Amino acid sequence: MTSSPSERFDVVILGGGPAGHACAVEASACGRSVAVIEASELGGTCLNRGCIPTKLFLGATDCVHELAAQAKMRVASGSIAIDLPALQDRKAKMLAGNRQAIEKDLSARGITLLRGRGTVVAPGMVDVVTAEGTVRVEYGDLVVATGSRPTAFPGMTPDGDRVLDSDGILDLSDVPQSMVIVGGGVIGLELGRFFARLGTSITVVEALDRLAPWEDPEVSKTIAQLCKREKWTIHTGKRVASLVSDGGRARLVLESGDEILAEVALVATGRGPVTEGLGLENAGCRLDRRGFVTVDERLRAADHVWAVGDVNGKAMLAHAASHQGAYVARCISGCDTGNYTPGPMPWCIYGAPETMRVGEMPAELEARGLHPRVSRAMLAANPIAQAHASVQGFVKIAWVDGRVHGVTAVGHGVAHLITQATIMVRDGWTAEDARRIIWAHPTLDEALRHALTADTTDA
Ligand SMILES: Cc1cc2nc3c(=O)[nH]c(=O)nc-3n(C[C@H](O)[C@H](O)[C@H](O)COP(=O)(O)OP(=O)(O)OC[C@H]3O[C@@H](n4cnc5c(N)ncnc54)[C@H](O)[C@@H]3O)c2cc1C
Ligand SMILES: NC(=O)c1ccc[n+]([C@@H]2O[C@H](COP(=O)([O-])OP(=O)(O)OC[C@H]3O[C@@H](n4cnc5c(N)ncnc54)[C@H](O)[C@@H]3O)[C@@H](O)[C@H]2O)c1
Repeated sequence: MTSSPSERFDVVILGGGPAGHACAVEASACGRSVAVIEASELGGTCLNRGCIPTKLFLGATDCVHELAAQAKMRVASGSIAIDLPALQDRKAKMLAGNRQAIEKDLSARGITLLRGRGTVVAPGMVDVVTAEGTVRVEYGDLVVATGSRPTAFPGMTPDGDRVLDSDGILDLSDVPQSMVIVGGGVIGLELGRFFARLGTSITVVEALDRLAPWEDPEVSKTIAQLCKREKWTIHTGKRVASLVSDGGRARLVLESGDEILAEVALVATGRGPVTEGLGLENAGCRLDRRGFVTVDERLRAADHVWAVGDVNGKAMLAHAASHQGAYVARCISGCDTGNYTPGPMPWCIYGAPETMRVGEMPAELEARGLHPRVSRAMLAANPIAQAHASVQGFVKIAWVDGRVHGVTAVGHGVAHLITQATIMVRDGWTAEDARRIIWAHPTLDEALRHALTADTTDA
């Protein structure tokens, strides 16, 4: 039962994360009336439980890693104490400030914010359950931007006690002595690095045969070498039979029967879409077998319904979400009539070592029947990597017919190279292109130049 007459907007957006926010800003700039419905907190996963708190945690503890690296060179000694409760306070204040900034931005642009859970009740109509009652809104176009949440396999469901997902781990105020992480993917690695810097002993169980299994195999190998150097215990190719809280500890049993006990467990085995109970079937949308909203080449889910960001499962990254949100706003406004062609997608893993990747690496190029060649530059020869006493790692380029098709790197600070690499892949640079520009010296960027101008070999 709605408590007030319905209001109509050209564009109604379900979800105020990066996808919804970017869509709202662009649609309003194109002159549309826009409402954003947010059930929880503005900024979505990215601001509240994802990109921003994890990078705050890593940034605040970089000094621990840097000191350890310099201590190995015998030029520094001592220790750094990280105050986790103080860091949690800083996180809370920083996130609140960012949420406020988003709210002010929406208001300054004349975008209506409805706080509550939205459900599609019929084509063109959404009910929003707010603290004051249910409000009905009508839409010209609906944009579904409800994002994702952690997923877990049966037998290892986070219970909020000793077995946690990334949401729970990010709120810890006590440093655990030990942590077992299920999933050696991006969340497992980034959060493992943070807690390792606080002194937590880390064990990772990864089902596939290497850490970060979607990365170039040489990158995975370097990640594993560096984690082992930091005393991580790594089990790859191992499957978990059960993981439960038991007597104040997390008890993990592998299918082999081996048992791992830790103070806390982090389940980081991937994320799934938030689509349940949205009434999307009432708008004519279809879901795939994993629950992601099916979209066409223009990110349309049904007539006058679009799905952007994590919820369509195309690329579960904040920059992909906001890029899709802005594109759909332009489609709705008639400013973009082409298919969605995002170009090469940049990927990074943060902490130490960082990784970056854009375009296609040899395995993908070979799978397409192409004959890639590769070139490399080792960070050991780079003066910035040397200065930071972090020389492990490399930049690797995949070439087809003399043009750059993919770039990856692992090592100190390499995520900073991602935008240059994205432009190189998008524009299909040749080695000559690299010679034509002046590269500042000394920079990490020079590792990219050395890789671009190095001799190529078979992949
Ligand atoms: C630990 C972690 C670290 C990450 N680090 C990075 C990173 O470094 N770089 C990167 O690119 N990506 C990172 N990501 C991924 C990134 O957070 C997501 O890709 C991004 O947030 C997706 O944006 P979105 O707008 O699609 O969805 P979300 O950010 O999930 O936002 C969806 C919003 O919809 C709201 N909502 C859901 N249902 C309803 C409803 N019925 N009514 C109203 N509102 C609703 C939710 O409350 C939420 O606010 C990270 C994720 C995690 C978990
Ligand atoms: N830096 C970033 O851009 C960033 C950071 C964090 C999260 N994210 C986004 O969040 C998404 C989710 O991150 P994630 O780390 O949860 O997923 P992921 O897909 O990155 O990694 C999950 C890992 O868990 C492994 N796994 C799956 N089931 C398992 C099982 N039963 N036992 C052991 N291992 C198992 C997988 O093989 C994989 O290596 C990412 O795909 C990414 O899109 C991005």
